[in-house]
Amino acid sequence: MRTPIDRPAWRTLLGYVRPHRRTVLIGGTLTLLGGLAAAAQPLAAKALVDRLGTGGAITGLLALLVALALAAAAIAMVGDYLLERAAESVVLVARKRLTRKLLSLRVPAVQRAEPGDLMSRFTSDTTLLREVCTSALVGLVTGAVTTVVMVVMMGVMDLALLGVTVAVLAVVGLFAGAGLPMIEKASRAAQAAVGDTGARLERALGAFRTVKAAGAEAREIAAIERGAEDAWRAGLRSARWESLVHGSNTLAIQAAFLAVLGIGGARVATGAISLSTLVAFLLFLFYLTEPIGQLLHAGSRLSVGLAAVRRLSEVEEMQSEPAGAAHAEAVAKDGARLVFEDVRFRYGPELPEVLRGVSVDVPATGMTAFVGPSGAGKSTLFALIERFHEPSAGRILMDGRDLADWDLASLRAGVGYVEQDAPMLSGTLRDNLVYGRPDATEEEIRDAVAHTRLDSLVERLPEGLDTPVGHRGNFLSGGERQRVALARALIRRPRLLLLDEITSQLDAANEMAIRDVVTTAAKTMTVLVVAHRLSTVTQADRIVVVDNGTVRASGTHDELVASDSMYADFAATQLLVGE
Ligand SMILES: Nc1ncnc2c1ncn2[C@@H]1O[C@H](COP(=O)(O)OP(=O)(O)OP(=O)(O)O)[C@@H](O)[C@H]1O
Repeated sequence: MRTPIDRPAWRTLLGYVRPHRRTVLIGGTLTLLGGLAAAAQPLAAKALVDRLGTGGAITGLLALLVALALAAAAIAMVGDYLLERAAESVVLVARKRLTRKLLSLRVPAVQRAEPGDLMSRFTSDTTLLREVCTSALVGLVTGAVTTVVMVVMMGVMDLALLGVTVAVLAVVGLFAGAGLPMIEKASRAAQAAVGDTGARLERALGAFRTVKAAGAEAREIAAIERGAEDAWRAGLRSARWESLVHGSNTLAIQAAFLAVLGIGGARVATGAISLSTLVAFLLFLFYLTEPIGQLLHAGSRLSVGLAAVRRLSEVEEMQSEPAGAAHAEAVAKDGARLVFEDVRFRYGPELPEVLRGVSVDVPATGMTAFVGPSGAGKSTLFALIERFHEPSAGRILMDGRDLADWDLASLRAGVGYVEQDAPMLSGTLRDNLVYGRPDATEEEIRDAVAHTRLDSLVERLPEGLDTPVGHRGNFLSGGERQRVALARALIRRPRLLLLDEITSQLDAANEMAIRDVVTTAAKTMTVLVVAHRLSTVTQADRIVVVDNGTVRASGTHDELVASDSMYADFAATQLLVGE
């Protein structure tokens, strides 16, 4: 069954095997030799029966038979190990590739995806590649070769009996032809359901307190269980087809056994063939179960694996950020100058414009604040500076150079971004502080901790800086998280500091302290601040009022209070006028 994605799926599949082709080749050859050695046993057995019939000595032949059996087992063992090893390596390659891909994805691509589903592709789908790339591919070749060799040998012995065998193969082929595409379909459905369940579980665990507070446990459990049951049902469908396909082999061979016994017995009676030929033929038939089983197993594993490869290919097709230099190029240390030139942006082709022609000139160093109603597009401006998204029209220039022309790593190396929700990573407080610059010195860490008034927190924590902060920093308070996020950005020593609502959860004393830190930072770097509380931005060198995706006005606090009604309203509501 070919679909348009077939070729890439196969190419991806072979791409995973390529680095281990030598091991697969050696392992496969040994398995094949093991199979052939096993296939030679009926011939030795025939010779043994013939020799018994003529009353000759059988010691040599017996020894040969034993040697063949031992050799077949030993070769198969080594071959098996090599294939297993290659299989593990294939999973490793797939996981490494996926990791690189996932971490290089563009922000919008990840925002559209469900993290839980992406994780299931990493954990579950890659595991399914284990057998596909190695034992299934090898099984396909060895099974086919062994089957052909055996069939030829059987044909040489007696064409009439071969007819029966070919009929058997035809029946098995029919079952396989019908069953394998169904196995693939069911397996895809099962994996998709596992992905959905993962996504649903991640959703519940990611907002665990909200789930509890909303009393939504039962609903979440039911939804996750429904997903798990979908996976189970699809798994059962796949299992039913697999057992049907595999069972057809045993069934057909058993039937053939009886038919060959009957027809062969008659032919022995008429003298058309010797008893030894019949014995050898029956043995061949008996041994044929294995390569055919191998073929069928390979077929079903390939079907399951291709389903997984397709899910991995879907990730491969997601949009990555442009690959840049491995390391950020050395950039200037002074504050960055930033110019927005008629910047327009929408989050999706079907979505309304969020920025509708923003032009702002931000000189190097100093503090520029963006204020405006919720949803006006302030955070979006920051996201564009980090190039998480690209403007749909217009340009943003840093130091006179279009951001699109900057190497991403170099661009971001100069930017310190404190996001609105101050995200933390699980790990210790120190891990979080040095996340943007792992080589920061103890002194730099101490300074940043002191400036952001985190020292009392560090003293309180049982293991100081080395205390774990929990998943997403949930052992810290909202205000502590904001200060850790600011300290993290400062330790990075950026040229451009983007602060998105970083004082929203701070008490008055902390807010004032942070305001001082930011004012000091603005002497050596360019600081852009988004704030709802005007108290944090009155000192700014310039304030830009953003409304509905456009710049409505700009100036100092006093200028704006006098000239812009919206800003004057903000100020009045926040009791700042005349302060
Ligand atoms: N990833 C996204 N996909 C689609 N729309 C988005 C996305 N992020 C933000 N928006 C929309 O873009 C608009 C601007 O959002 P933005 O976060 O820039 O506003 P803001 O001015 O920072 O608001 P606030 O002050 O509430 O933080 C909003 O209407 C928001 O709903």
